[in-house]
Amino acid sequence: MPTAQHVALVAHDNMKVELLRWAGHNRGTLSAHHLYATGTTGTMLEFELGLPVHRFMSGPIGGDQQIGAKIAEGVIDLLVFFWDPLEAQPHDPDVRALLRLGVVWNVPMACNTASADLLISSPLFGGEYERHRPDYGQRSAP
Ligand SMILES: O=C(CO)COP(=O)(O)O
Repeated sequence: MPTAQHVALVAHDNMKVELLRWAGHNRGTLSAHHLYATGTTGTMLEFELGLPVHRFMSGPIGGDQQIGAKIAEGVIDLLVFFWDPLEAQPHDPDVRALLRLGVVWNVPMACNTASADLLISSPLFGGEYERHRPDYGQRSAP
């Protein structure tokens, strides 16, 4: 039985249908995990999946930053972030900051359905895999 993971789900408006479809397909797997999302994405996911979702603020007013903070605290195990490659976002600095923190903390990230499919179906997801937390040495001194 895989250990329950903390999964953050985020999608820009033009990508929400794609995320909802993906999440619906993977509802059985997702139901075994703790779900987090930015405001609007989370509301739609709760409705679509009928599963509890810990909702943060809407992305443009701070939700991306709140998820980034959870990544920095070591809470998030997987980030599924369907960002919009065809439309600029008013909060682009926040989007970049979230993606950046995902890399900084070596969090598995999926930004499209193919990657999300592979990550969520991996036997390593919630299994024996011990995710390496980067040690930035002096650069990570508080
Ligand atoms: O803007 C977002 C991610 O950058 C998502 O925010 P919402 O889920 O509130 O639409």
